[in-house]
Amino acid sequence: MTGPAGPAAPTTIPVRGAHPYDVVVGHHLGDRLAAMLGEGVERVAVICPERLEAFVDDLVDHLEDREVVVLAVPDGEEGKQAAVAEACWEALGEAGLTRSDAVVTLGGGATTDLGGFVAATWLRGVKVVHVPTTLLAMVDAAVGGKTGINTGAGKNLVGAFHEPSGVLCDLSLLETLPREELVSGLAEVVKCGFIADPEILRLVEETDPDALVPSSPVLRELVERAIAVKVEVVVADLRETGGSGDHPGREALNYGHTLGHAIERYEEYGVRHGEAVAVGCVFVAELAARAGTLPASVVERHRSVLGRVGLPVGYAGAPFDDLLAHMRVDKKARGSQLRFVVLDDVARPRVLAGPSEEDLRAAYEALGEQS
Ligand SMILES: NC(=O)c1ccc[n+]([C@@H]2O[C@H](COP(=O)([O-])OP(=O)(O)OC[C@H]3O[C@@H](n4cnc5c(N)ncnc54)[C@H](O)[C@@H]3O)[C@@H](O)[C@H]2O)c1
Ligand SMILES: O=C(O)C(=O)C[C@@H](O)[C@H](O)[C@H](O)COP(=O)(O)O
Ligand SMILES: [Zn+2]
Repeated sequence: MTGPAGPAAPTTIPVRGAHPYDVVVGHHLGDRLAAMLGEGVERVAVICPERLEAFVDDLVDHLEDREVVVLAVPDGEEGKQAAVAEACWEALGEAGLTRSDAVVTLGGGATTDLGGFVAATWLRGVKVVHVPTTLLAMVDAAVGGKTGINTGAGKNLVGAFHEPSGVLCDLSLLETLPREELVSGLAEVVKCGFIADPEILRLVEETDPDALVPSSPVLRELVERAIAVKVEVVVADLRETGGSGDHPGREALNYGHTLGHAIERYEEYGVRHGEAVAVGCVFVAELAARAGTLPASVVERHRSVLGRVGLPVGYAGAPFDDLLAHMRVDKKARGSQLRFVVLDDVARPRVLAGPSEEDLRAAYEALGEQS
């Protein structure tokens, strides 16, 4: 007789770019950390928010005889600040972290962004391995080498492309993640469904959202599919210099982010990234219906899929002019021209450059009608 099946064996998703690395998805993956760090690493700096320090001991056990220094950083967006990066640089100096040593980040996307940026800049770049602890960081932030911090003017305005040497997506770490944080991560998963993989949308539409828990095989399939979408895009266009033909290249991953980041900034980061991105996706769907060719049924599908998992699909919390000012610092903008990633259909992203202010306002007003 066989007992209930345990979690499936880990899945390795190779990222075959100029600096190849693996993203491993599974349960209880700590024993893979040492191999991911590779030979010659004597010192490891673990960058982690204070509130997640309970996870650190377990991780450190897997670092064997390496010298470990733990850098406790502020949680969430509080950590994505120049002053925090500077404090990390000072701590790395005190620890004597050399070019043959490594940084490990342990936390959500804010921590992998900050820690990745510190690793990118310390000694002009040292090895980093990400151990994401939120769904959002597993499917998105820890993969693909975008790192960064915020400035007074807006989100992620300072940063570097610095690919990790590996990413460990240990789904067991999600057991303690608050439900609303898991839901926030689903926004980036659904985004990947709209820009590239309709099977993601089908899975979300056919699964009871309450069944999307860390041990669920469907959640794991969603995680692996979203990572696969991201990996395919970043391997083709790591530095976001452009795609081929009509495809926007890496900018496609920015679907929903132009308004999303503006809302985060306006709300002084009191709204979760995934929640803002969900609203931003509905906004660009409305925009594409007005300024492009997106059928109304696909706009409605945005509301139904995102709403089904508990994400916001409406927003009227800011004057449009304030959001417009914040959107002007979006990295896709060129001079005074705003550029948005829109869809012509599911899995058919393209860039819409310079939509009229009338269309932008109408799309924003449509968000208020539904909230
Ligand atoms: N670099 C990229 O490609 C990329 C992609 C997507 C998002 N991001 C960035 O990621 C950030 C959002 O990431 P996030 O949603 O993970 O937010 P986050 O890092 O702020 O984490 C959310 C909250 O969850 C808590 N938490 C994390 N893991 C936990 C666990 N296992 N158990 C209990 N609590 C836990 C954190 O302490 C925090 O309070 C944003 O700054 C966004 O800009 C970057
Ligand atoms: O990896 C990318 O490229 C993305 O755009 C993924 C986004 O989900 C992510 O939020 C990213 O940090 C946004 O990048 P930014 O260049 O707009 O700051
Ligand atoms: Zn994002």
